[in-house]
Amino acid sequence: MHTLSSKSRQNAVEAVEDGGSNSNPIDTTTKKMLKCVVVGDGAVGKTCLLMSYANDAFPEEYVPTVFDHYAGDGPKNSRLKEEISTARARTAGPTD
Ligand SMILES: Nc1nc2c(ncn2[C@@H]2O[C@H](COP(=O)(O)OP(=O)(O)OP(=O)(O)O)[C@@H](O)[C@H]2O)c(=O)[nH]1
Repeated sequence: MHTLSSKSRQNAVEAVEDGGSNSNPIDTTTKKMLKCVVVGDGAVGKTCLLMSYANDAFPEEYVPTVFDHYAGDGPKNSRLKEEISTARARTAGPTD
């Protein structure tokens, strides 16, 4: 269940009280950590998917992964109201 911080609640209350003219009722200063584990067969593109997402870069060379950990702020054009920090972990595929 999503819960609001006290600052978010205060902003939401102020937005209601002033008739909704407050254009930013949700606290955008709070970062949340979202952890994702990507699972799939070897060489299907898991690393490339995460590298593209985290670094805006696409690795052409295939290097079988033992373990990787990527962190980033997510897509720049995210439509989420709150900033979300993401950390993604991968473990070895069947080739290891
Ligand atoms: N054409 C094309 N090639 C891709 C795509 N995604 C990945 N590849 C290529 O596929 C190969 C394997 O990609 P990886 O992302 O390393 O695969 P992986 O699933 O992480 O593989 P493991 O580390 O073995 O688990 C690389 O040579 C990539 O360049 C894609 O969307 N299109």
